Amino acid sequence: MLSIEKLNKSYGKRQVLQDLTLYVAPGEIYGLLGANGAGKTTTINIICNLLQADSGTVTINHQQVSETTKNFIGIAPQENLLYKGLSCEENLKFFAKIYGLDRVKRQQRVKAALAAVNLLDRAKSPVETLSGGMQRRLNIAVALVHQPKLIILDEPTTGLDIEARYEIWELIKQLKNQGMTILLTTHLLDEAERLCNRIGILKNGCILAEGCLEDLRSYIPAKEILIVQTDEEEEAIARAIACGFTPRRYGNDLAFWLSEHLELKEIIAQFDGIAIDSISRQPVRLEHIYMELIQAG
Ligand SMILES: Nc1ncnc2c1ncn2[C@@H]1O[C@H](COP(=O)(O)OP(=O)(O)OP(=O)(O)O)[C@@H](O)[C@H]1O
Repeated sequence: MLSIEKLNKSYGKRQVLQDLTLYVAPGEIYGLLGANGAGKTTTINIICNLLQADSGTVTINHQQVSETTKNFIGIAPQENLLYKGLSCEENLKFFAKIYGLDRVKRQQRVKAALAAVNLLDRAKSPVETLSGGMQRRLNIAVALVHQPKLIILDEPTTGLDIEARYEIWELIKQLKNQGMTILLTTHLLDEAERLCNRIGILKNGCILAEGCLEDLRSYIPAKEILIVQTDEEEEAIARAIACGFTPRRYGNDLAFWLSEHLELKEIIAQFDGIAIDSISRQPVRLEHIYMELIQAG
């Protein structure tokens, strides 16, 4: 559906995309992850034909990016694109008109887009009276109103409370189930883990690693992660290294990679004589893989 090959872009002397290559297959949710400044927005702007690349190709539905391919894409940007004084329906009608839909189509599509984001009952409500989560859903409806083939969701749940976040996650899953192709950017790794079929990790404008979660797990030679709380960290680390555990820090957490599954009593025995407050085990998660790649890459 979306194919990006060897994309390069510089702002002045600063190269922000370097031979960026990625493919998004029809019907999948592709998560584009990367730290602030990694080049996500620049990539999105090039896909949407708002910015010219220096070199490389972008095709959507087998067509080179152009004014025409804009109609294939629906974008829900980080900042909601809504007129606060207008109602939900009026906002959608406005955007439907920009996309050139005739009056009958506009009416049908506005209703369908409101239904898709579960806001039909708020059709006449001014945007300023909606909760943050509802506004974000309406922002996604704007992306859907012209029935695009690909939607781009740029940090769709940033700043929302957990309940509103669950609602957006549910909505994204429904869109995928209806066959929509989705490019999603997020800084929330659990969001990417829950929603994305494949994930690309971007650093300094190129993809460091790409694949489904299972593929990405191969970047860490650990079967599981141990989180250890102790006041005697140095001793714990020395003991862990001696028995083949690899130490890591995730924020304040002291962690160890276990390369094979061990019984809890075997793990506890390794720290015998050290005052341990707690030991917990976690599967290898996207957070661990991401940190490894970003720090090493
Ligand atoms: N118009 C511009 N002129 C000069 N530099 C720019 C311009 N737009 C972006 N940059 C720089 O390009 C780099 C990539 O920016 P971009 O906005 O694509 O990153 P991002 O991954 O979207 O970041 P974020 O997660 O913060 O949205 C950054 O260093 C940014 O400062």
